[in-house]
Amino acid sequence: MKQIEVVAGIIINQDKILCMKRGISKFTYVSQKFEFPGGKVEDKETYRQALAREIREELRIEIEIGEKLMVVNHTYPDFQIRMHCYLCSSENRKITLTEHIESKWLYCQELNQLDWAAADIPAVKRLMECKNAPAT
Ligand SMILES: Nc1nc2c([nH]c(=O)n2[C@@H]2O[C@H](COP(=O)(O)OP(=O)(O)OP(=O)(O)O)[C@@H](O)[C@H]2O)c(=O)[nH]1
Repeated sequence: MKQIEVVAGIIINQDKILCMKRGISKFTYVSQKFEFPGGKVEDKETYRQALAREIREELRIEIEIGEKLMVVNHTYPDFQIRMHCYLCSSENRKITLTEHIESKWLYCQELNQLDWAAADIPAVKRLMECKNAPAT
């Protein structure tokens, strides 16, 4: 089965995390699901270079890439992904949607309100363990 290396950015601005909704895809199990921005690593790129490039392409912003949160291995019906998830920060929330159909900034405790791609569930669960509760 095809194996792909993916990088994903968990972009945080003032305690809120950027969540992106994918458009319609030929693979129904990822079609219109929420995900973290990012994409496939290209030849001769480091994971961090790939992430900075994907974020520039998808959101038209520069981010600060921090520590790696986790690596998720997931098998979909047609391919396997190894997804390297990085905690990132952005100075503002002024993103431009170039590929996705929707974006949301949510507090970590709110992340389970969305319909996530299956590969993202372990990262979402880890993020939901955060301590800083939002001011409600
Ligand atoms: N970027 C991203 N992709 C994810 C996540 N979760 C997840 O299952 N994926 C899957 O990993 C794959 C990443 O491919 P992509 O389509 O985003 O990457 P890309 O922009 O380089 O693709 P392309 O240039 O082939 O269109 C997709 O099949 C996507 O559904 C996630 O949180 N972020």
